[in-house]
Amino acid sequence: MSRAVLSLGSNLGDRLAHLRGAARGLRDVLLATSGVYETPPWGDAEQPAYLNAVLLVADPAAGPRDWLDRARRLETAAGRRRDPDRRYGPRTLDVDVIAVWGPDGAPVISDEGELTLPHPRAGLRAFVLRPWLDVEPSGELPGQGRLADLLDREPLAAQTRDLCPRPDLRIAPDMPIESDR
Ligand SMILES: Nc1ncnc2c1ncn2[C@@H]1O[C@H](COP(=O)(O)OP(=O)(O)OP(=O)(O)O)[C@@H](O)[C@H]1O
Ligand SMILES: Nc1nc2c(c(=O)[nH]1)N=C(CO)CN2
Repeated sequence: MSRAVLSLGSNLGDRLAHLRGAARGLRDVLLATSGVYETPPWGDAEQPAYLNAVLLVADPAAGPRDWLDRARRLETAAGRRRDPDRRYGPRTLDVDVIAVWGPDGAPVISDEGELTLPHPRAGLRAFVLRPWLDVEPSGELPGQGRLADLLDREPLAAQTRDLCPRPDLRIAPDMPIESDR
């Protein structure tokens, strides 16, 4: 059994359709979806605003690498093209593997370049941690602490102040968002 937190981001084309396409591609393993957040670009200011969301997924048969393979296939299906000159540049769909837990419930830790776990920049990104808090209010970023505590501290607190889910946008209209319950 492996459980994972995946982060979705899109700032090109039909942004909501790209996020929904990813959730649809994961519907067999989907446990929960966050709200949809519109967020200012991080790391490269000269690009349009993103829509971001987080998915909680689980699959008894999946190892960590399977989540990365699924993420890449979803990006390709959304027409993702990589610009080697713009590391944090615009994209139709980004699917990052933020954290993975093994069958014993322990977080997977890996410093391999191909799949670093937890994702090395997750702790710097309110656009990841804030939607994650929707689906796991007492969640923890392995090695760094509780999501709520990380978001309360600067510099994330400043990024988080203006973040709230867009009430008019939902990834899966038929799925409840945890924070609605
Ligand atoms: N946890 C991870 N999730 C997704 N990709 C990862 C992870 N760890 C390492 N990678 C590797 O990072 C490479 C670049 O991924 P990608 O193009 O999605 O980066 P990016 O989205 O531009 O930047 P960032 O990873 O900071 O969001 C991929 O080829 C992938 O193998
Ligand atoms: N707000 C926001 N900014 C980003 C995002 C993202 O998903 N949301 N993804 C990036 C690629 O790593 C770079 N910058």
